[in-house]
Amino acid sequence: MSSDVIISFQNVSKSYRMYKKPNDRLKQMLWGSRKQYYEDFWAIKDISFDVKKGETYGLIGRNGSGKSTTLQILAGTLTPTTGKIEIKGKIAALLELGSGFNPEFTGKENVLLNAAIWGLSKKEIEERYEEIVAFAEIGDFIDQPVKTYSSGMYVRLAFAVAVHTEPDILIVDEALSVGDAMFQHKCMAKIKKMVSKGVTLFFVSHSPEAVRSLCTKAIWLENGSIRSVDDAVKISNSYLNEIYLENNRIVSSDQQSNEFEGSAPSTTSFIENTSALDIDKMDVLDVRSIQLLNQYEQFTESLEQNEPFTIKVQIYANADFPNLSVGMLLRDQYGIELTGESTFNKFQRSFSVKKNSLITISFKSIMLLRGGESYSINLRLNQVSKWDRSDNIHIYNDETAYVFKVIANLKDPMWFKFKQDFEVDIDVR
Ligand SMILES: Nc1ncnc2c1ncn2[C@@H]1O[C@H](COP(=O)(O)OP(=O)(O)OP(=O)(O)O)[C@@H](O)[C@H]1O
Repeated sequence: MSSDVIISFQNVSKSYRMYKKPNDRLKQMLWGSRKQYYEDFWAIKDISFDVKKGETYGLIGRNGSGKSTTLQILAGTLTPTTGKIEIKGKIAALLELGSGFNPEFTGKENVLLNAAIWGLSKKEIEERYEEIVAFAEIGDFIDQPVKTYSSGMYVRLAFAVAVHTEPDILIVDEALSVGDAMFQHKCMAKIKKMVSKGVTLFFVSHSPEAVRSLCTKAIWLENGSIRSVDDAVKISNSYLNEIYLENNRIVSSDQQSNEFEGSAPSTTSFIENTSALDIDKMDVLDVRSIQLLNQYEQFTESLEQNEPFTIKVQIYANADFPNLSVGMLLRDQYGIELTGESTFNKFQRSFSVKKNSLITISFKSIMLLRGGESYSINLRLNQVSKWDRSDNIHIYNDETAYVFKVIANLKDPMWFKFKQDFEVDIDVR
């Protein structure tokens, strides 16, 4: 394989023996040399693709299309029937629950054991243990046997270990959906950070939105074969389109083309990315709280669709601070940046604060996002004065400063991510 290819699948297939009757299995054992009592079922057939270092691939497809099989073969937990796989680098796989941890051991024992299996030295394990435990946030359960864990606690710890082993390739499947909303948001942010540092990602999901958010390329599996490999936005749009068409949710016949092109979610938001935070300035500004208020100005963790709300941020200045901008981004549970606002963006200028002042910023709007899902608020503080943001300095970034739910309104279901009010005219002549 060429030097920049890190994962190579060459004509990989996996078959299982399917017996029509239970005792055919026994017959096969006894008289199999004379007659075949099973049929081959191909879970995946002739799968070939190459992934280059640093690429992010999503695997998408219906139930039973072969996603888990492909992933397990990639992770080395399943051997293919035919074909060849080549992998360069260290893999960390977060696959289905139940794999990896010994249920009788405590969380701590499992962390130490797993980290050693992942190839970390004793010193590295000692250095990272606290970080892993802090990321997992399972409290005193770390000293309890893993068999006493809820599935959410289990996946928290498994994810924390996997991402702290510094893999070259990270394989993640839907196991993450077991975690609660707060943890999912945290995981998505962590995965994005790893990807930005050059980790190769292989991500499986039923959700095209999640794939689009995390991956640049995608493989669409259908009945065990590759239907197409392309840009993640294209594939997820085609896939979504097909599902919508099947579910008869698209009314207009002229929308029934096989592909409807969409534009990639913007990766450059008005609040520039936060690669370099200025640590010293973070001491000056103390973010005291971020709260979500409902239409009655009460604190809340859930909003109704179409409900007026306020995001209230309080910051204390320990010293004079010039040219401040406070911004927030709303992300969905897959990490897609949906919308946002900043004081600099709104007023086209920053503001300065005096020592010992308490700054309260309120972002007020109406909740137009789809119910039944959770969202997170990413809070960012910047120091900036020039209109073109050329002197912009990032001083604070909390990826998941607040997580909240929007309650679905069954009387007013939404097919789309957010509701836009349209004036509609009908003219019949
Ligand atoms: N151990 C097995 N024995 C027999 N058939 C299997 C086995 N494992 C998987 N299969 C079959 O192989 C096909 C592909 O399964 P796979 O789990 O890879 O699909 P998937 O795309 O991950 O599905 P899902 O989205 O439901 O998780 C399915 O038809 C499944 O029934």
